[in-house]
Amino acid sequence: MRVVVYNSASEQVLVDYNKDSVSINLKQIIDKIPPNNSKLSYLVGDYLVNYESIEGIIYLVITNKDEDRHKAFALIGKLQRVDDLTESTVAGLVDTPTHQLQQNLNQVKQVMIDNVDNIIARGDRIDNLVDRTNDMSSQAFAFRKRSTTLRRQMWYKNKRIQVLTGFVCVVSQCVLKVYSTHSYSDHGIPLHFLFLWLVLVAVLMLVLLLPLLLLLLPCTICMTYPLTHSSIIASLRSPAKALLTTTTATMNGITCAHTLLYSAIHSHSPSSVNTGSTGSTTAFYSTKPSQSSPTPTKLSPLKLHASLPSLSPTEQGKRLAAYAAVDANVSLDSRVIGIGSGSTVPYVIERIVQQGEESNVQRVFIPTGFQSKELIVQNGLVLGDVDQYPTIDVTLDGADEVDNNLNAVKGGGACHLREKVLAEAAKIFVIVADERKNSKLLGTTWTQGVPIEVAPFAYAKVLKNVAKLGSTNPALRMGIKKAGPVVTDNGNFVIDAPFSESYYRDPKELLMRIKMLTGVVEVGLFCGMAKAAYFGYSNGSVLIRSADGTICEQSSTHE
Ligand SMILES: O=C(CO)[C@H](O)[C@H](O)COP(=O)(O)O
Repeated sequence: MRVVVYNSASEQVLVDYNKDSVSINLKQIIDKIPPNNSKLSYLVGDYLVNYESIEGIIYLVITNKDEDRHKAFALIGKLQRVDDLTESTVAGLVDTPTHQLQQNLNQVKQVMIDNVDNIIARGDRIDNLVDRTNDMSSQAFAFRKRSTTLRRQMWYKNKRIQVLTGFVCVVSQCVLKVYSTHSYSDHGIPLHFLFLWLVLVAVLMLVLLLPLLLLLLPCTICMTYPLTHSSIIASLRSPAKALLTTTTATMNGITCAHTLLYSAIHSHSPSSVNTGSTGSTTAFYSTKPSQSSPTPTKLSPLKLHASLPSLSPTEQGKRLAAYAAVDANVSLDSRVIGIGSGSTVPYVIERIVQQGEESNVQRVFIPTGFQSKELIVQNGLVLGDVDQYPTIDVTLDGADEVDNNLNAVKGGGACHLREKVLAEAAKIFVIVADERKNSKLLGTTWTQGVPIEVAPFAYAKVLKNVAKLGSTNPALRMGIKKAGPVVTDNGNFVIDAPFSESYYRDPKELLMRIKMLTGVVEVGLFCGMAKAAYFGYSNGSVLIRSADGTICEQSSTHE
C-alpha cells in the first residue's frame, strides 16, 4: 500500500509513504484529478487508486486491485484528522496493531483454507484407494470361490473314477477267484453270469478309457504329419496323467493297460523331419519328453576336410556345430542368409565359403553387427541389409545358453537387437554353439544375466525397474579397454540382469515383462524362435535339438 498526500496549490508531495511498494506514474494520476473537491477509486493496471481531494490537498491510497476500497477511504479519513502529517505518522496509522492483527489473521485464514483443501484432496485419493482395494478384495474372493468349486469338482470326479475302478477290480478279482478255485458245479453259478460280468467290466473300462483313446488320435496324425512332438505331449500329458494316477491304484491288469497307453502316447512314433533346405529328409524318431533321458537318432557322419587345422576342444565343438548346421540348412536355394555374431559364427562363414564360389555368387549375406559385416566383406561375400531383404532364407547365429525347449539367452556380444530382427525375419533360424551352451534351464551356465539393450538416457530407470521385477544385482555392462559403458552397434547401453531359477522356468513371461519396461530396446531372450540348435562336442560329435522335440546325433569323419 502506498500513501501519498499532495498539495496541489504548491504542487508539492507532502508525504509519500511506502513509495517502493507500488510502482506507478504518480504525476499522471495527480494530473488527472480535477481541481474541485472529489472522491473516487479507479483501476490503474494491477492497482486500485483511491483518492479524495479536499481544498487543494489530495489524499491518495494506492493498493492492490483486490484490496477493499472502504479500508482505503477509512485510512484517508484518518489522514485528514492528523495535523502534522509525516511518513512516520502515516506509518503509525497504516501499521496499527489492529491492522497487523488483521493481516496476521488473514494469513492464518489462508493457511487454514489451503490445509482444508489439501485434506479434501487427500481424502479423495484415500477414497479412490479404498474403492480399488474393495474391488480387488471382491475379485480375489470371487476367484477363491471359483477355484474352490473347481477343486471340489475335480476331486469328486477323481474319486468317482477311483471308486468305480476299485469296485470293478475287487468284484472282478472275487469272481475270478471263485471260478479259478472252485468248479462251476460246486457253486452252481451259471457260466453266462461270468460272461455278463466280464462284458460289464469291458464296458466300464471303455467308458473310463474313452477319453484316453480319443487323445490317442493326435498321435496317429503325428505319424502321418510331422506335427511338433512337444505340443502333442503338452496337450496329452495332463489328462492322460490324471487318468493314469487314478487307475494305477487299482489292479495290475488295468495298470498294465494304462502303461501301454501311456507309452503309446510318448513312444517313438516315426515321423519325417526335413533337416534343412537341402531338401534331404532324414527319418527321425520322436524321442521322449526332455525329463527322461532321450536316445538321439544317429545321422550320417559329418565330413570334414583332412587338411583342416586342429583346434582346442571348445573351438572344435564350435566348428562342428557350425559345419553341421550349414550342411543341413544352407542349400543352393538359400539366397539371402543372415549371419549372427560371436566366436562360433566365423566357422559358419568358413563352411559356407567351402560350398564354393558358384553357390555364393548368387547369395546376399545380412550381418547382425560390425563383426559379422567384417566377416562377410573379408570373405568376399555380397553384403546386404535387412531393410533391403526383410525376408531371409536362413539365419545362423550363436547363443550364450540354450534350454531344452530351444529358448536361448543371447547378447553376450551386445548384438541381440539386430540378431533378433534377423532371427525373426528368417524362414529358418538355427543356433550354433559348443557343448557348454546346452542347458536344461536358462541361467544355469550363463549366470551374468539377461542382456537388455536400453536407451542410454533411460538406463538408471531401467536398472531400478528390473530390480523391482526381481533381478538380483542388475548392472550396466562396462567396456573392457574402454572407460565407461559398452555401447552397442545401435548406440545404446546394455544392462545384464540376473534372475533366480524360478524366473527362467517361463522365459517367455520374463521376456514380456522386461520388454514392457519403458526405455528397454530389446531383450536377449529368444523364445520359440529357433528351428534347431546344433551343439558341437569335443568328442567330435554334434547334438541336434529340434523345435519339434527330436534329438539327433551326428559324428564326424575326416575325408
Ligand atoms: O548373442 C551373441 C552376441 O550378441 C552371441 O551369439 C553369443 O554371445 C554367443 O557367442 P559365442 O559364439 O562367442 O559363444
